Amino acid sequence: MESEALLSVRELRIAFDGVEAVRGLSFDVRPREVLAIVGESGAGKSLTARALLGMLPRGATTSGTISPDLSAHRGRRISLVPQDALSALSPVHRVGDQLAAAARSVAGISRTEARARAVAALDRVGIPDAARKARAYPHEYSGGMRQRAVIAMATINEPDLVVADEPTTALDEERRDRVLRLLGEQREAVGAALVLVTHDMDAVRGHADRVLVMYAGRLTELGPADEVLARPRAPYTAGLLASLPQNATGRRLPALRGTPPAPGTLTPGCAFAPRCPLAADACHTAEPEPRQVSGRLVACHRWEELPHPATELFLKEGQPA
Ligand SMILES: Nc1ncnc2c1ncn2[C@@H]1O[C@H](COP(=O)(O)OP(=O)(O)OP(=O)(O)O)[C@@H](O)[C@H]1O
Repeated sequence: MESEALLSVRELRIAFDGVEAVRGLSFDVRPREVLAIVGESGAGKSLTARALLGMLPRGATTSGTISPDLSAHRGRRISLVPQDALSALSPVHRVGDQLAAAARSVAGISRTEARARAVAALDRVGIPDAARKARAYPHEYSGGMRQRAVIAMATINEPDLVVADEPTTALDEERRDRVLRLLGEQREAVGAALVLVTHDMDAVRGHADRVLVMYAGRLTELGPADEVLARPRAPYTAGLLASLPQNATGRRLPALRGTPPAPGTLTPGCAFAPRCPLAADACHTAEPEPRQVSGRLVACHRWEELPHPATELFLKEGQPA
């Protein structure tokens, strides 16, 4: 795997009551890259992201390694942009004070200096009249401005890594792209890497350097985003891409039939096999390990059989709209 990593995750396992939701996941985050983690609901994306932050839910047991452990420096070297911008801000404190507190918590700086940094951070994310808006409360901000303030807070201490957990869920396409652009710009401005958790393949397009596709707690495919999107090598990735609206051919979408297995209900073999149009006998007996395939990692016994484009494979069983 990659040598110059900002952070390396090896054989990460996360379980609740002995049932594994993340099942032996290994990947690197490179300095300054945008790594998107995609997959359907329940794939283990959020748990993986939260493990990086040391913010797993109570009851989770883990094994494997994450090194270095940036979670020991949360707020300084690693920070979170959560799904819900409102919940990230305290309703009873002025936005500028919250940002200043975040700055002061890691740097030995005066209140005045922290306040100046807060205003600068709000200005940097494009909040107009930042000095005045810093004195306002979150409820006086629009939804879009709150989102900007949260991104300002996550980047104020110039962390090495920003983790954004579904930051654009429930946003329309235009707002989603605006938020992703802003996140990308801010990451660039402070020199951080970004781990972007999303179930939305469209969010990966144009916004990520590499993409990690997860299914049932495992790596399915990991590689350069433009290459993976242009030519997926794992049937699951192809299925996710076939589900995109621009691939609609008048037939009903989504293209992937069925739902992912819940943790603890896995049958032997590849977890995707029951939904996979390419599944063969081997797929029902042994779980595929990630292997190097043309500059990326692919965990599929049948990757060589995947046609290109693979869209038809998933759409052919689709019903007329
Ligand atoms: N607090 C918890 N207690 C028990 N099981 C949990 C808990 N959190 C997550 N899980 C299990 O882990 C699985 C993966 O959760 P995770 O939140 O990482 O999924 P995800 O890929 O981020 O999906 P989503 O997009 O729905 O958030 C869940 O489907 C659930 O079975």
